[in-house]
Amino acid sequence: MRLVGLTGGIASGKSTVSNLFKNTSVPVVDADVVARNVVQKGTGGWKKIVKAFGDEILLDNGEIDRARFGQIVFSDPSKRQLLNRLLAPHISSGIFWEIAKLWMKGCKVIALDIPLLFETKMDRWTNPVIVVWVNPETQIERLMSRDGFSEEQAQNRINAQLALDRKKSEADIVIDNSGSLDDTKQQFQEVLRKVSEPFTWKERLRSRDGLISVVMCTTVGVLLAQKNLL
Ligand SMILES: CC(C)(COP(=O)(O)OP(=O)(O)OC[C@H]1O[C@@H](n2cnc3c(N)ncnc32)[C@H](O)[C@@H]1O)[C@@H](O)C(=O)NCCC(=O)NCCS
Ligand SMILES: Nc1ncnc2c1ncn2[C@@H]1O[C@H](COP(=O)(O)OP(=O)(O)OP(=O)(O)O)[C@@H](O)[C@H]1O
Repeated sequence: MRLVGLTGGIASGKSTVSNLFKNTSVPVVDADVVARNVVQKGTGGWKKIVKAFGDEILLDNGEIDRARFGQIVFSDPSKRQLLNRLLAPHISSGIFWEIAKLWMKGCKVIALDIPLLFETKMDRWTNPVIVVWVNPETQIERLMSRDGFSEEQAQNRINAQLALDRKKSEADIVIDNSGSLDDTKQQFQEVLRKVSEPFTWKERLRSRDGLISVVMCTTVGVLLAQKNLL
């Protein structure tokens, strides 16, 4: 099994690239979706957050008021770090289960769309790592226009992550998404080529079929050895 890391900065275009995988055989695990699921009303993550931040961050129906809560945590680094600490185990086990389900189905290449891939050091489990990069002016423009943020709100969210240029320097593949969607689609072809390269032995062993083969070969080997010994 090959785990492909897909990351970048906020509004750099991870979901846009992730959507391009939909026309291929590579499924995508989206950490933002996992992060939303683990804070749904009544879950363990939700209880921890309400205990730490109080019920003033809740809507009338008991769900988290994401806009209000986002405003709080992205304008105060200590609160954001507290949130990260509380949710990290829930998000990583959620991602693990999504991978496990795909592994059991026999998927051999899985893309992990994780905004904080480097910050959480999950990049050590992924190869190659794709960084969706965008120039700073375009990033802030797209973020403000998509989410209706002021420049200050957008900058706070950008500052909450490792600098995008630093992520770019750690990448195996960089997609520059500062241009048109067609430009990005063209660069995506290189991603498809790279993720379809032949598997290493380690990757073969990590796949469901590889593991089944190892178990079967070992069983046959043990049975033959026993037969010879009798
Ligand atoms: C604070 C919350 C409620 C705000 O919700 P909102 O709907 O406004 O944003 P959403 O979840 O869609 O995230 C949008 C983007 O913000 C960035 N982001 C989200 N959480 C964080 C964080 N803790 N630190 C830095 N950037 C973050 C990511 O690039 C993400 O793609 C939400 O972002 C949250 O629960 N964050 C903590 C979970 C987390 O770490 N998610 C990232 C998954 S690796
Ligand atoms: N090449 C492009 N040309 C024009 N607009 C784009 C392009 N790529 C992305 N966008 C727009 O920029 C915004 C951010 O893109 P997208 O949602 O894919 O980013 P993201 O990295 O997934 O964001 P987040 O970190 O919040 O999850 C969206 O409104 C999207 O439609």
